[in-house]
Amino acid sequence: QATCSNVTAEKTYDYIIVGSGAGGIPLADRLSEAGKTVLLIEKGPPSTGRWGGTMKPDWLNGTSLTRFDVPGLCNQIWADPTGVSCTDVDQMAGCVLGGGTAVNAGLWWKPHPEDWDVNFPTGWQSKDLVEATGKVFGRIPGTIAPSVDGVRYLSQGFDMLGGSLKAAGWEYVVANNNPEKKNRTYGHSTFMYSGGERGGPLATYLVNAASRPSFTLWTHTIAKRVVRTGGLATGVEVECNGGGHAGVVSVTPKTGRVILAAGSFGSAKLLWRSGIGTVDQLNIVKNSTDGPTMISSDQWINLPVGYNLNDHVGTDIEISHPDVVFYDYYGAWKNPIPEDKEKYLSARIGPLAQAAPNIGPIFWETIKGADGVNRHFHWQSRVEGTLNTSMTVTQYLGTGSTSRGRLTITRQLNTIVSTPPYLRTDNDKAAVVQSLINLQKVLAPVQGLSWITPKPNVTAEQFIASVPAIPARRGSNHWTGTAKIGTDDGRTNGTAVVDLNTKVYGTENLFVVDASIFPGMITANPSAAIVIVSEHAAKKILALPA
Ligand SMILES: Cc1cc2nc3c(=O)[nH]c(=O)nc-3n(C[C@H](O)[C@H](O)[C@H](O)COP(=O)(O)OP(=O)(O)OC[C@H]3O[C@@H](n4cnc5c(N)ncnc54)[C@H](O)[C@@H]3O)c2cc1C
Repeated sequence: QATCSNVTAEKTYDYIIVGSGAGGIPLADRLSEAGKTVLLIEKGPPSTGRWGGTMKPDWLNGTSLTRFDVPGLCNQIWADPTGVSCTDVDQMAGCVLGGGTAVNAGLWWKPHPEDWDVNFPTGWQSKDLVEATGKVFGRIPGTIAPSVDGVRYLSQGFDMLGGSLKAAGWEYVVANNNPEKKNRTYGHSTFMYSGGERGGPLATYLVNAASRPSFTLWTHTIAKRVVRTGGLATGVEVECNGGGHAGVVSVTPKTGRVILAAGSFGSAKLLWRSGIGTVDQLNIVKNSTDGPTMISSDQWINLPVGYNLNDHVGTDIEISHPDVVFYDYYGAWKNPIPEDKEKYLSARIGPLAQAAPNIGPIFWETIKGADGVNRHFHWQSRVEGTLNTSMTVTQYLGTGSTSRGRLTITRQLNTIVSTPPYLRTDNDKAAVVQSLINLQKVLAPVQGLSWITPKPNVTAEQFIASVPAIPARRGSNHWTGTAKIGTDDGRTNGTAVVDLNTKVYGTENLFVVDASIFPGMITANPSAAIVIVSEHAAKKILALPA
């Protein structure tokens, strides 16, 4: 799709959605299902084979599969992100059709009730989200055995670590059958994979949307800004990105709506470029190449966009044990083991049907802080590290964390994490230390196990203090929070950017529906929760009077 088409003025849409990630795709389906005309705008190229994606290693030539389809190739994004990752962000994010749901490792979790009840406002509590959760997991149930023969390959790491947790009294759970059991429990990871391929929103919601004539998808098209008169959005200015569309595309006069679902970085950036945010950030945009077309300052809407930035606080530890067997998923890009390649291509079975780099077990603990707050820990193991017998286990601090950071924009119109959101409160730090001490106790009796990081002579306190609280060392790629949902209107000293219907304060028909609206971090990897939020938001938006 190398040609760039000019937008035709006559064609308008009831809904223009910007961004085809976890937030955008479900909306496209639900709004078109309701009989609305919907345009979904994605800046990147197609990803999975179903949508015409072409990026693949040689061994997939002649198949319909791309690098995005094969679970065992998901970590290639770290080896070669060219043409896949966003270039206007100082963190890793997927800028292809599907956004994060095209590039991620597919971990797929039914949220703990406290994820909603602790973090979200009225109308967004766990009881309110039962229906949306049912719809999401009805459509994308997830699996703990992604290889279609039901066999879990290379389970030595799981067996060693899971066995150690079991011996210490932790309970095995099938996590999505018991989402509330997140204290001293462990289990296999759940993945959104289906039929040995990526699956998820791209293989379900988007397929449904695309079957309707009322739905239009533009890839290779960058939304530059929302065109608005006061609080009324009339359309979106778009630019070609190696193909795609250019010009101003309009919403249906009087009733049309614009929904930003460009992710925690992309939606914040679009708000700023549309004159919505704090004055310091809007002045940066004003002084950039956007200056001449930016909405005049008397129409700026002052909202705390970019504040409340959040991510799981990640802390990596590394252990080794003689039973653990490394599988070279990175090597499988160029030279997959012939037998495994054959098994995958012919029947979608074997190690390549599993997420690289052999993820699991996942285990959970809840720790109450001196401030009375329950902090949820999600530990995610993978078989890789400095030795062939290593496992790296990342401790994520989620629900209950009280630290927040800030996203800002540069004159080159790149978004940057200017205040990292990690370990900014003493109670967060204390809980992270305690959770590590608890794991050290669990693993102390395990025969043959050695600690690589932290070294045995380093205390948990010393270790946690020694790891810088910066994205390069603590980052989890689970960015949320830059356009918080809430009742406290940010125009009048509140913290919220969108109201309980996800509508941007001070506007009549502009919405944000993606990870940006999350007020606080949740327990586990967030994509399923974002899809649930999108389902719930679709219902609320459709219920609004025209
Ligand atoms: C490497 C990696 C691994 C991850 N692993 C997991 C995992 O295993 N499980 C899990 O649950 N979560 C995982 N995550 C996180 C998860 O994928 C994200 O939290 C989620 O996708 C965010 O959803 P979103 O809708 O907010 O944004 P995104 O999914 O990022 O979607 C935003 C979309 O908007 C597009 N866009 C942005 N700006 C514009 C613009 N101006 N014009 C047009 N389009 C635009 C982007 O290209 C993108 O497609 C991972 C993330 C990464 C980066």
